[in-house]
Amino acid sequence: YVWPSPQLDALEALRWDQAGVNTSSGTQVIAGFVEPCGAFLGADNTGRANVADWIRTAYHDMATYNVTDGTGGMDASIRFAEETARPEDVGDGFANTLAILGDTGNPLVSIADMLAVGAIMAIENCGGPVVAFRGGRVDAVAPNNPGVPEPQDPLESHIAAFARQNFTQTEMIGLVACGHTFGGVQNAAFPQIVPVLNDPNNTDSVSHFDSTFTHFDHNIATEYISGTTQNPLVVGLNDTTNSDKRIFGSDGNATMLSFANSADLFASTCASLFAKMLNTVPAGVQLTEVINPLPVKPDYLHFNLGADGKSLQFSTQVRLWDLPNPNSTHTVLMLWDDRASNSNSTSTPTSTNNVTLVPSKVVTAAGGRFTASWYSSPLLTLDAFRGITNMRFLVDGKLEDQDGIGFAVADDIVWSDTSCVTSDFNSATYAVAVRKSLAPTRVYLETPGQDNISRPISVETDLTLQPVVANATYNIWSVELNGVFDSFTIGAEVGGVKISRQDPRSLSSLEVCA
Ligand code: HEM
Repeated sequence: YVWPSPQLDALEALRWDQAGVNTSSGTQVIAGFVEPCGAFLGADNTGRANVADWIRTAYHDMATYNVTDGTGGMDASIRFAEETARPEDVGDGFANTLAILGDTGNPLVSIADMLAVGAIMAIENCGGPVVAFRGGRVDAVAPNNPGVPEPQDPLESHIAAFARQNFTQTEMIGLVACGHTFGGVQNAAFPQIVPVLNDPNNTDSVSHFDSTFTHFDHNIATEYISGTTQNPLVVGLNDTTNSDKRIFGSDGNATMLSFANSADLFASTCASLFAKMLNTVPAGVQLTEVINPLPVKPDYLHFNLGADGKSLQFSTQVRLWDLPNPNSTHTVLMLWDDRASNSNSTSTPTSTNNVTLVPSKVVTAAGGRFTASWYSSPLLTLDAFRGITNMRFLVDGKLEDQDGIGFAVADDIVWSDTSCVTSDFNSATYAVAVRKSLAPTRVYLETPGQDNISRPISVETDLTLQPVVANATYNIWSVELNGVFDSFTIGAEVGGVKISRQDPRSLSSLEVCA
């Protein structure tokens, strides 16, 4: 996709900006919760792992899908108490998952998208394959019909349940094996399957599906085929609840044998099946394209209009994906156009304004498979009238301009230096500068919130237009807030359309008022 695009930028950051980065869109950085892979809500030796809860939660959210009428699927309906009270959704893993993934931090990102990215982070950071991610899931407004398979159900019922979810019998075997490479069965949820283990290294008494329950690997299949498995749904004392045994054996073990014989086949099959599971959404929901990392992504654009209204301070960072030799310093030049440069993106780069960016950090994603090298600009002082309209980058001499389009920069709604906080840090004036050419009907501060069914929304606080000198480039809108410690981004309504700018400010980031 072409940058900027508010929703895709936020989803891309959520998906790809991991360890060592705070996403600029405010979306949570999830990877830290599955690092190390045995992490579980800050407690040790429980026998449990966030990775297992997150993957099971995604499956249970999806498993209500009905291919015939298009209801159910990945829509975060698992957050409704009515669903988690059902016997098919026993256990505290769903509540644990939602405590971390239920707050998206950005109204453009649904809880269902967070559940999908959570499952992907768990898989990718803990030995599994890269799973293609599409965004755009829509959060359900009410619980879905029941439909998650249970261990005591007969094989025919499992085949029928997966068919309703749009998975064939072979896909059922695969998806159950792919899921059950993580985690296990807990005593508290299934006392009839797992006894109290009295093990100080497994205080929640979890009987694991394979010997590596915090990691993705094909041990679920090798141990099953070799007959050494301890999987409680295969070798459980009560055969009625041995659902993995019936499912794995339902094609004469052909699928499980192929997985045992090839770790690669298992990984590639799971990559497809997990993606299919996560992309199973209610009819009418249109998912985005697969969100791959942008090779060059500007981020953290930061603006301040000077108190005199004449100078515009600007800085930016740029993320360069998977550079060769990421740890050596690369030459990164930012070129930009303004309202006075008689240039467009096809003009020779040297004819425009330019500045050298400095390396700030190199981080990794997807369990160390990729690197992201961040470079930042100094704080530039621009002429407010000329502003900045478009950026391009020269990376080791190679022009990066999104195939000639450049990276469009909006300097029309920015923070004003007349924003300030009182010396007792109790009251702040938030002032926003809007180019006179824009003429919005409303300008407001945005802060993340939730509606009454916990969907992410943006809470808006209106600003008032202030008088400015006649020849000013920007109008100023402002509001004074007492005792409010939230972090705000800026929004405006122009011709009935809402636009938002990242670049958050909070009381603690403002200058003390003169
Ligand atoms: C017939 C289908 C299935 C049955 C009967 C079944 C049954 C179970 C049971 C009884 C548990 C124990 C839960 C607990 O003690 O909290 C469990 C755990 C788990 N299931 Fe399944 N499952 C099925 C399919 C799947 C699928 C398709 C996936 C994912 C792709 C999956 C992923 C998981 C994971 C990751 C856990 C571990 C949770 C933890 O350790 O906290 N399951 N499953």
